[in-house]
Amino acid sequence: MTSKTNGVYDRTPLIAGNWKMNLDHQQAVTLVQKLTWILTDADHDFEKVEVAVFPPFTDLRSVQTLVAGDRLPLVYGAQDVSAEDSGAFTGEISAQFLSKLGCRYVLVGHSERRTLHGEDDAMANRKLTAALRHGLGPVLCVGEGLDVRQAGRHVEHTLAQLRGALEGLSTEQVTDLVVAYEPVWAIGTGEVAGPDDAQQMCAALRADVASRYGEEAAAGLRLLYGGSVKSSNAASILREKDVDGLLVGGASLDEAEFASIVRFEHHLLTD
Ligand SMILES: O=C(CO)COP(=O)(O)O
Repeated sequence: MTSKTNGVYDRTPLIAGNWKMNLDHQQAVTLVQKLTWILTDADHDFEKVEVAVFPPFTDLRSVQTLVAGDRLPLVYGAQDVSAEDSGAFTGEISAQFLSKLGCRYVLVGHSERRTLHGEDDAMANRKLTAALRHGLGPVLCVGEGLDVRQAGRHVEHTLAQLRGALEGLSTEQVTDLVVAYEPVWAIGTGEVAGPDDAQQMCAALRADVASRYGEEAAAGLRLLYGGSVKSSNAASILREKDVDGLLVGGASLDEAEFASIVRFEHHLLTD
C-alpha cells in the first residue's frame, strides 16, 4: 500500500479534464463553479476520487483565484510546460510560473504536442524533469497511432515512450507519477479502446515500471486512460484493475457530463 491509498482503492482515482484550446478565462470560472456545485450537491468525496481540470494557460490565474478564494476542493494544472526554467524562449511557460499559480499537475507529451509540435520522448523527459524541479506533478501521456496498433506493436511502442520519458528519474519520482495511456486513434474520434485494451496496456506499463523501479514504485504509479471517454463508458473502463483514472477531453467541457464521469461509482452501482 502506498501514500495514495485512500482506504477504498489501492490508489486514489484521478478524473482529469483536458480542456485543450477551449474556454476563455470567464468561461473557465463559470465551468469550475458549476462543476463544483454539481459535485458538492451530490456529496462527492474529493478525497476519495480526485478531480482535476487542465484549462488553457490564460485561464489559470482566474481558476487559481476562484479555487483559493472559495476553497474549492478540486485541483488544476496546465496542458504543457517549457523544458527550460527561464530566459530567451519566446512564447514558453516555465514550470516555476505554473507552480506559483498553484498548479498541482501538468500534462507532458500529450499526443497533440507530439504530432502538432514534433515533441519526442527526449523532450517529454526534459519537460517532466523541469516539472519535477518545481514541485509539479507530471501527467505523462503515451499511446500509439492507428498504424502501430494495426501492426500489433502498440505495447512495445508505448513502453518505449514510457522508458524514454522516464530516463534518469529516481524511484521516488516514478512512484508519484501519473501516466495517461491515450491511444491516438481514440482521441476525439468517438472510437474508444475497450476496457480490455485499456487494462492490457495499463498492466504492461505497471509491469514495466515494476521491473525497472521495483514493486513499490509500480504500486504507487497512477495510470489513466484517455480517448473518447464519456459518462456512458467511464465506469466500465474504471472497473479494470490497473486503470486508476481518466483523462477526458471533449466531455470535460460540459459540467454535467464531466461530473457524471467523476461520479463513476454511481454507474457501477446502477449498471
Ligand atoms: O486527448 C484527450 C485527453 O487528453 C482525449 O480527448 P477526447 O476525450 O476528446 O477524445
